[in-house]
Amino acid sequence: MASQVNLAVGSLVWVEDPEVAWLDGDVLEVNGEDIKVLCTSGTTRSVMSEFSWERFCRIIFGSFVQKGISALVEVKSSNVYPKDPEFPPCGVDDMTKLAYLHEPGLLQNLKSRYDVNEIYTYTGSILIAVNPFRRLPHLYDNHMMQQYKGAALGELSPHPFAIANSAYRQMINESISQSILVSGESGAGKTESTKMLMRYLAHVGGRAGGKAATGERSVEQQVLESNPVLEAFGNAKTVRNNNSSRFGKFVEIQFDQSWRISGAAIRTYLLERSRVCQVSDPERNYHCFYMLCAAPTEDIEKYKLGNPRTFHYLNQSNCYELDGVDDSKEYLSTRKAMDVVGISTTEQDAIFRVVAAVLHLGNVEFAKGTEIDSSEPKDDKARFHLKMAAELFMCDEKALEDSMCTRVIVTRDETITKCLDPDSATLSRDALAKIQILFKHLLRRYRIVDKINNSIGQDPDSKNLIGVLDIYGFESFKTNRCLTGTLLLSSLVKDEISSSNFTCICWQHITYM
Ligand SMILES: Nc1ncnc2c1ncn2[C@@H]1O[C@H](COP(=O)(O)OP(=O)(O)OP(=O)(O)O)[C@@H](O)[C@H]1O
Repeated sequence: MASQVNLAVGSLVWVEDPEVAWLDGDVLEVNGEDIKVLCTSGTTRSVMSEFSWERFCRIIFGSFVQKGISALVEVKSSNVYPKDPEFPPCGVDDMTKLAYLHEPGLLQNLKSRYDVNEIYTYTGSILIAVNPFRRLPHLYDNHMMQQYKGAALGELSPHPFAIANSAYRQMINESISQSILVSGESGAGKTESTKMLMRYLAHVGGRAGGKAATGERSVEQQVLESNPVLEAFGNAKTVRNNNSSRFGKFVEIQFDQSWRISGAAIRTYLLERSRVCQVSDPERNYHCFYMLCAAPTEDIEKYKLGNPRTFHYLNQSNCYELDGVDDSKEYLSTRKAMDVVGISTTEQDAIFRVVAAVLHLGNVEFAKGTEIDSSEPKDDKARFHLKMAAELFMCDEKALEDSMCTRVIVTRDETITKCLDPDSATLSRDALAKIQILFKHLLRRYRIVDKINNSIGQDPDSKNLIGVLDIYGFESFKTNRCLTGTLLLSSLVKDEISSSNFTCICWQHITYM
């Protein structure tokens, strides 16, 4: 809701617009709650108007009204936000310097800065990054890292290096581990920002024992090298990002007593399970499925795979290929990356067997069985895929069929086996596929993440660490807005209180659900 302001003729205000989010304009008339605003551009409709916008335009502007020309709109005063007449053309580097902290004000600031190639802006100790969608190498070179070394937060332009530097300094000064949270919508640039943070920490923390000097790979390099393995099983194409991480990642950089990097670990969580069985245009399922379908012939024969268009879990979407990506090459490089992190060929085969089995499982369709409310594989095709899935899972075919077509209920006195109808059997099949592909099985049973961590090297004696949490990107703007809003607010309030001399304020911890 807009803040309550005293509006007078001539006041500068922001009005919400369905197409361009916010339009600025001058108040022309104030009539109690109703006001008229002359907006400088856009196609804003009168919020209060009963008659159509087209008619309204004809009345006010004759036939000349079109996008880009001033428009008069009628709105309730509670629906407009004040605009700062003294807002600097290039914006401000910290949102807390703005005269008004509301959505149009924040967006105007970000846009003004983006227009002059400033993609980073502070809000107190929070850094807001706007994805530039183009490489800006000058922002991230060694010279830049050197500049931020030792500089206090806010002394230089907003930058991820400043955040990493602040975490590093705070860890040293207070001997307390630190965390950096990276959050945003899918495609916002979280993974890129995480890489910048790690690069800086590797720069200032240089690995203990001078490994970098002896030509060994830095922690940052090793963490990045493990990416292809995690991405194969946990990344997919979404509407906004061709290589979207569909799981959360916590990268832990461990430090020794001289504050040099002594190890690192990756923890993964919250894989998006539903994608395994449900995918819609123009998205794709997890990369590993398409890679395996494009594997060399001997692997394709081994796993009885073929064209991805023939598998139900993949053909719900018409998107099979990614621009500039060759899945057959990706398959080979994933295998190579698995070698590098110490996953043996036998383990790799077992992992890809599960991936192939899940594809076959998805093609097992069910029809009504002979008993009431029972089900069975629909036809020979369904039986073939069931047989293949069982072979690849290395389990008994009948047991696999029963696990989908029946439900076992265990009571105190007896065990009851209940038949499931075709719809329920299909749901069981999908649940099984999700569990199999879920990291529980692939990443835990085959300990992919453990292997990666062993290969990077962990320091069990490390007392201090800096954790970088890359929170999973949601497509729901509302959800992210809520989460980000809560974080911004709590951080600002905390900053304010800690920088003041309030001694009488009692904090009560609230757990956010
Ligand atoms: N700082 C940056 N400089 C240049 N390009 C960037 C930057 N940040 C993001 N990009 C571009 O945007 C793309 C998407 O960014 P990224 O993969 O980091 O998003 P994400 O927030 O991790 O998305 P998801 O949650 O879907 O995994 C990158 O592949 C890159 O092309």
